[in-house]
Amino acid sequence: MWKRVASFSSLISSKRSSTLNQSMQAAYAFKFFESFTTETPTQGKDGMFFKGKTPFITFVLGGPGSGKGTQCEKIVENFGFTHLSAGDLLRREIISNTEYGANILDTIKEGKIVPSEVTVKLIRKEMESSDNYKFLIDGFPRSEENRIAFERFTEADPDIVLFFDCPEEEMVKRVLNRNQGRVDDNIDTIRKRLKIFESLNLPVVNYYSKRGKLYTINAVGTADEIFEQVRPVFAAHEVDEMRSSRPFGPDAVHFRPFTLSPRQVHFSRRRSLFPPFDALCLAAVTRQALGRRWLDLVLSLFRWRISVCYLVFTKMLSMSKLRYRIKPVPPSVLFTLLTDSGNNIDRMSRCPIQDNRSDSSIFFEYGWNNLGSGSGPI
Ligand SMILES: Nc1ncnc2c1ncn2[C@@H]1O[C@H](COP(=O)(O)OP(=O)(O)O)[C@@H](O)[C@H]1O
Ligand SMILES: Nc1ccn([C@@H]2O[C@H](COP(=O)(O)OP(=O)(O)O)[C@@H](O)[C@H]2O)c(=O)n1
Repeated sequence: MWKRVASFSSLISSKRSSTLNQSMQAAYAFKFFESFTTETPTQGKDGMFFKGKTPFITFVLGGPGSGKGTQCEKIVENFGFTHLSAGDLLRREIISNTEYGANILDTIKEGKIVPSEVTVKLIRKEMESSDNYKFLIDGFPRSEENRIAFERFTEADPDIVLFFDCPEEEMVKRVLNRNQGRVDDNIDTIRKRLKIFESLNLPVVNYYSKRGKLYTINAVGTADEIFEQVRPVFAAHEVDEMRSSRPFGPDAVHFRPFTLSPRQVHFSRRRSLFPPFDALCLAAVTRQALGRRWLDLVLSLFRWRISVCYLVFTKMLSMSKLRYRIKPVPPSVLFTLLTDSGNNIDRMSRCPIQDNRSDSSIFFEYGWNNLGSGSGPI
């Protein structure tokens, strides 16, 4: 995570840009605006832009001083996101003395928006070099132009859009008290930034609202109180993600590809083959319980899903008054259960919200450790 550090300030507020002569300024300006427009957008394909990862993207919107950065820190701590602040990335360009640094500095001083291609390129670079797949993109998109450029250059869409709604006077007060020595945290620039925010933010908010992705947070209160509004948004998505990566269950085929890792997508694709086999699977398990040894072979062919059915049915039958002769679970079945779906079962046993569907309650009841130690449901 890029920190908003006061050490930026001396460099940011330096007069470096004023030392550039007029012609150099013009050349820089030309390069600054032209270089990106001629670039061919990189395709956002798996294995290229995201190295095969499916990103989970959150845009964090809100006026200057609405508390975006403060809440992002809490989201990172609690939900393991990587925080990319557009403003911080731009300020880093200034202190790194890159060829566009001076132009970025001038734009920020004026409270204006840096050309989208510059910001998107910086964000994309950070995403590409990250090992994480969950990103909080803070202070972006600030305009429709920002939004469109992101779509064009990354071919990615946000999963969640948070909007911190804060009254203007509260924002002014907070920015003036921020005390990080930023060149734009003065009353004149704040007023300009607020004007620009008011005129450009609404279309972006409306766009995501129409698509059902917008979560508006009342940004008045203590940071902890505000986070209590933010937490459920991510908690709900986390559970959703766990459910969508479940290795079985009635809604197993309704997976959401953008929340799944390639391994999970692989599971999901395989999963879609399973419903037609369910009846066969259950019949096979029942007959196995009745003593048809040849069905052991069928069981081992269908791997973990049939293994789970086997475990459930043998447990049910052993508890029933019919007293069928129950065979022990074949080693091949236990092996596939332990190795193939281990990760998913482990994730479910850590799920904070109890799921009332029967398949996962089996694992809440017996737990992965019990299965692993051989003292589970059998
Ligand atoms: N809920 C809050 N109440 C009071 N001050 C806050 C609150 N949240 C953040 N701040 C303070 O307001 C200033 C701006 O917050 P920050 O997170 O940097 O906003 P943004 O990233 O939206 O510009 C910081 O000094 C921060 O400590
Ligand atoms: N998407 C963005 C984000 C920030 N910026 C610039 O960076 C400045 C600081 O943005 P920031 O997000 O760090 O600051 P706050 O608005 O959160 O206080 C903005 O006023 C813009 O000049 C931009 O041009 N485009």
